[in-house]
Amino acid sequence: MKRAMTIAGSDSGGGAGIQADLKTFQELKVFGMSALTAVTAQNTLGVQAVFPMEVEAVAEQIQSVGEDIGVDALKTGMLFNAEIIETVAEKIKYFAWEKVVVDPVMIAKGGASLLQQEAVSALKDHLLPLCLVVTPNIPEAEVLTGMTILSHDDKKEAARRIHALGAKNVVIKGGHDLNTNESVDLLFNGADFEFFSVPRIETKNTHGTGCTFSAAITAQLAKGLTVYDAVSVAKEFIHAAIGNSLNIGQGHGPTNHWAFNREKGRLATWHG
Ligand SMILES: Nc1ncnc2c1ncn2[C@@H]1O[C@H](COP(=O)(O)OP(=O)(O)O)[C@@H](O)[C@H]1O
Ligand SMILES: Cc1ncc(COP(=O)(O)OP(=O)(O)O)c(N)n1
Repeated sequence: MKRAMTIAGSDSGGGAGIQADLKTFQELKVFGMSALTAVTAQNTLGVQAVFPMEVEAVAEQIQSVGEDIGVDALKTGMLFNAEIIETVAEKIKYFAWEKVVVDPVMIAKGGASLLQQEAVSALKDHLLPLCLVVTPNIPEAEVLTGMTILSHDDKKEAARRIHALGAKNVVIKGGHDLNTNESVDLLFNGADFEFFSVPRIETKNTHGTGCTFSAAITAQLAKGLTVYDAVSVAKEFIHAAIGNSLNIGQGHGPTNHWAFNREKGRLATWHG
């Protein structure tokens, strides 16, 4: 049994954050663990309140998991402030964890800030150099690089710049690119560019897409897949989850974490 940890915020509505991550880990048949960075009061309409954890609480959760159970791969999501980012980076170094996926969560769909503005430099300086994969959406890639992204060439240039910050692999997600019928994600490993392109699904129920996608990459890395293969499976997983999204709540409903296995008729194997 492979073990995956999410270091992220709680979404009371269950569509994003650690809830989405743990559902994804379970569906992809890895043992899921969590270190909570913040509690959000949140639903499909938006984020009503944010309560960050004390840094000691974040550090202790990671320590407890690391020194007993162990971690085959981990992801970070909402980290909220510079102190939490620095604490997480220290723990990753302490345990010498290498399969680290950073989802640089900044702003929720409804516009709420999930990362303080002054924490962006901590993310760039302390966390990106430690990660195997970073998964910014287009607005996050623009913040990380200071450039505007309109075209595929812009995505490539942004990926180069983020790679230069120390991230070994960069996935720029295309969910926010509304000018095309395709949803195109770009993977850059420092040498080659790969585009993952699927038809865009027309739905308002896309709450938690980024969390689910990065959790799926993490689960596949925990099982020993290459970065390219992990991203390929994650793209299939999120496509099925959006294509069968759940029309619950009055706003942006969640994606459907069961859909990938149901569509594939997959048998439950530890490695599948
Ligand atoms: N409407 C859509 N149709 C198909 N794929 C989508 C759609 N929206 C997002 N995705 C995919 O979901 C994943 C998360 O992307 P994105 O929504 O950009 O992230 P975030 O939730 O961090 O803003 C990416 O693989 C992206 O291509
Ligand atoms: C607690 C928490 N973490 C992360 C997010 C952002 O999730 P994301 O997958 O980017 O989805 P949207 O917010 O864009 O729907 C969140 N909302 N809450």
